[in-house]
Amino acid sequence: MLNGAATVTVDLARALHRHVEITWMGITSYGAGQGGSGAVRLRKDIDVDVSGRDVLIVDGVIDTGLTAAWLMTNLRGRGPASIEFCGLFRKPGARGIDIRYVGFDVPDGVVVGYGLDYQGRYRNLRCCARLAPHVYAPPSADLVDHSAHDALTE
Ligand SMILES: O=P(O)(O)OC[C@H]1O[C@H](OP(=O)(O)OP(=O)(O)O)[C@H](O)[C@@H]1O
Ligand code: HPA
Repeated sequence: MLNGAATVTVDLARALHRHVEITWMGITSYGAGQGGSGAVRLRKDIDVDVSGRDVLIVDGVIDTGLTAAWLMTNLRGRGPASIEFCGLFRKPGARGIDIRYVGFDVPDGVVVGYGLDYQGRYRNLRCCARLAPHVYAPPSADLVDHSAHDALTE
């Protein structure tokens, strides 16, 4: 999976002591959990025929589970010998979905680094981190304590 899974896919492949073939799929999900439409768009298809093959789909984070469910249905329809899903991180909204391999269950929020981005940034961090909530959910103007800010600017 592109792009968030690139780093974990390569590291996982290097840790497997068997022949593997890597191919990439580009998906954009408009997860219903983030106020989106719940639609998935295929941006780039794989260039391998997976019929009769053992397929492991790797993704960096499973958030609403929309992408994982769509991919499993789509690729299962191509007649693989077996198909499983591996997610480095899984958020609470996707716990009900049957995923074979989950690295870490994480709370809601935004995880960045090790391939995962926030608005295109942080993918190149060597570690993973939780983004501070004020970066993606700025407090409403009503709740801002201006006294501290005023103190700093005086
Ligand atoms: O479980 P879901 O709600 O469907 O969300 C998970 C998907 O969202 C992210 O991809 P994104 O669309 O941000 O693209 P990216 O891989 O290029 O970062 C992530 O890498 C998953 O593929
Ligand atoms: N980090 C990066 N991309 C994502 C996330 C996340 O926590 N959730 C859905 N896409």
